[in-house]
Amino acid sequence: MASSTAAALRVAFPPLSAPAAAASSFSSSTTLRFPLHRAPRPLAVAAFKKLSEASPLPIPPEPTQPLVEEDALPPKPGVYGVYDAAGELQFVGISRNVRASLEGHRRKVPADLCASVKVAVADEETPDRTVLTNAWKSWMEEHIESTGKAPPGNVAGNYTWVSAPQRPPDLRLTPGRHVQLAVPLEQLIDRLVKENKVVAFIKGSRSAPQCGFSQRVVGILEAHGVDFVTVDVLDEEHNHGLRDTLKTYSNWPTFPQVFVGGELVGGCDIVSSMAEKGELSALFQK
Ligand SMILES: N[C@@H](CCC(=O)N[C@@H](CS)C(=O)NCC(=O)O)C(=O)O
Ligand code: FES
Repeated sequence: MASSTAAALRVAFPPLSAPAAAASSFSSSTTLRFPLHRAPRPLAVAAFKKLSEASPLPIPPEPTQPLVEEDALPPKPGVYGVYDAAGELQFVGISRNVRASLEGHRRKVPADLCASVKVAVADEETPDRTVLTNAWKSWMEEHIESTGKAPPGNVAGNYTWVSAPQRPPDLRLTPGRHVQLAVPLEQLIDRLVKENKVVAFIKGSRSAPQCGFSQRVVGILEAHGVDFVTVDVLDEEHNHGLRDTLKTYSNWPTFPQVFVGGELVGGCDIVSSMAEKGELSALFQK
């Protein structure tokens, strides 16, 4: 920890679970940056105890054994950190009902990863999502500052504690090559990019891109939590001729191609550079 450079860790934002769906959804991931030579910037989390101030509560190993009483682990909104049997922090989560979320985790996660929990509940009955997210960031930063690493369950791509994202299927321009098109392909492209706010034309499918450039763009859009659809230009059965026609339509010779509000934004280089400059959020909020 002697370095004075800022360190960055890629972590996944935890789902803000509703009681019945504890740990069942997934949101975006973020990079937590923290200077190693000084304490993290204080966030607006005055209502929450710090991680180091909260006392660990034991979690009985059998899911059928009751959790500690509700006074200690209330069915309320808050932030929680789960420790394994060796006392290592494994996961920090936020929830509208921390008790229900804990019940969900102990049914899904091996008991030795779920040995004790620290909890801090909100003063308000229905805190804003930002209040809970800030509490989560504060606990994460406190832990990273003292150990130099994120809890393993919060590292992006680890689906022990949260479910993997459900990716929407790729859009298809036609039902198949056997169907005679009533309108030109350009018109189908035009309709598709105008009816869907953000469209990425990629090589391969969203869940399995066939090229590093397409994979990178999908990754960036997902990491920014963008609601977007994909179209596979290599799918000759459902998008026959798209690879050539789109180049003429957009006057852009390569893939991926990202459209926002019917306009071409660019390919991998442009999207990557906008992401690095922090320009993507404004673009997608338009
Ligand atoms: N610099 C480009 C990289 C993408 C690229 O070079 N794509 C090539 C190889 S995947 C391509 O689409 N070539 C035309 C084709 O395959 O039809 C960008 O920023 O998107
Ligand atoms: S398919 Fe080879 S670089 Fe994209």
